[in-house]
Amino acid sequence: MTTTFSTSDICTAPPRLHVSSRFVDDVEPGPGFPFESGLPTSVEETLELLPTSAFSCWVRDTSGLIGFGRTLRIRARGSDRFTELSKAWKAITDAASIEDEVDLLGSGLMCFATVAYSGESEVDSLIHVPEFVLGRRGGRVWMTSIITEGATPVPPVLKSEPLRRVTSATSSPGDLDSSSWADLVAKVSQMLTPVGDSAEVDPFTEDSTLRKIVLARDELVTSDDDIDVRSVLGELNRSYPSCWTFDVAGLIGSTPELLIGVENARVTSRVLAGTYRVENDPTSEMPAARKLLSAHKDSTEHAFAIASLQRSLSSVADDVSVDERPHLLPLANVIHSASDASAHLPEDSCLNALDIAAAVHPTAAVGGYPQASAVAHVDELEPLDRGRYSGPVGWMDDRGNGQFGIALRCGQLEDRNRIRLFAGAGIMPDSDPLAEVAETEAKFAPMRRALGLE
Ligand SMILES: C=C(O[C@@H]1C=C(C(=O)O)C=C[C@H]1O)C(=O)O
Repeated sequence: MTTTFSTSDICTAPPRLHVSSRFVDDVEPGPGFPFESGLPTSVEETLELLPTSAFSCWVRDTSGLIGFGRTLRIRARGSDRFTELSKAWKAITDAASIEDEVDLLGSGLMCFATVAYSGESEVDSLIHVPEFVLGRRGGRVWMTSIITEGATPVPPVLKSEPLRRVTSATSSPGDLDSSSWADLVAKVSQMLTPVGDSAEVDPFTEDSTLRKIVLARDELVTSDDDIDVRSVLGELNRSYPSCWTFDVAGLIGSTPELLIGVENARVTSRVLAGTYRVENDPTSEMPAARKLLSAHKDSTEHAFAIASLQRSLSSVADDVSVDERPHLLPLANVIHSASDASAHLPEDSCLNALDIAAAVHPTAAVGGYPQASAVAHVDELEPLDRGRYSGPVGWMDDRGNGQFGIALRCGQLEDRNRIRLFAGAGIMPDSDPLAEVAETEAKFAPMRRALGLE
């Protein structure tokens, strides 16, 4: 049974969770061995072991965390959604008893979380605590069980069921069709003030002149049969191994952008802004991408994204450093301009990964620049509720560690056979509306392909 709590329910009477993590890759098949037909050796084999719904996932290449069953769910809305969820999680972790023989990133008590982009959203932000977690990192495989005090643990025996590819999907426009969205892009680009060719972007300036706004659009995909989410995740993981493939509360996708990673007080982040659309093959198109992304529009857009992260990360962490020059990140559908950043949490910091995500969200990659003025305009100008698209999605543990991606290249399951896809683009004063439409089409492609549409 799934129980969804408000954050105040949790803070008033935190449930006592019993947590146990143990390796399962050195256990002989027999009583207590969780797999009916041997240890899974790939992400696809692991996905085949899952029930067709009610699971969560955060996987990159061959490492990651897959949760199934539900011990509890916590929801929050509004501008305090981050603080409330974080407080509730701290109450849970304080009350928990944990046995962790694994001691790897993601073992022990953990939760998945997905947070709405805007405080105005009518969509819940959620923490999801699974009953079981299968983890794989550094070639080791473990299982965690998380149960409420008094509940009887029922060790699972997982049976393999082949993934069912989606074959009958069709798509239709969401809140705005592509030509109305192009009109909106044209209107927004007129509202923006360009920076000069040689102007430096100062992260700490108080200048509130509006420079960049990110606009999103949606698309509805419906299938005759239920969507086998496991198959969608398998396709995404295979085609985008360098991205973080996720499913949290039906928000499914594969993001190239790590908002924040925290591991033992070290903070990392990957900032993307500037997009080249791949026509055929990313490798042979790298020179063309380099040329486009080093031109004024995209390089300024990238500078805004870095400045916004530097400013917000400096408010919670020390020694913030960012790559001196962006590098190209080639993916099957697009090539991005990317910069990696790192920082350290001060020794007396009691902030967890969700708190750090809250401090940096929304970056200029999904809101605009400067942050405050851009965000107010996004809420006002976009006809759609972004829900959890472009918000932080990921996981965290009881020690403050965790990883939150920006929920991009994704869709929200609205029913067993219906999913709403989202894609956005950074609008600059010199944006060409049709080129921005084409960019969003390229950003829809990973989900469309995984749903059998392209
Ligand atoms: C908003 C999205 O992507 C963001 C916008 C980018 C851009 O405008 O160049 C690039 C990567 C992301 O930071 C999206 O994928 O929906």
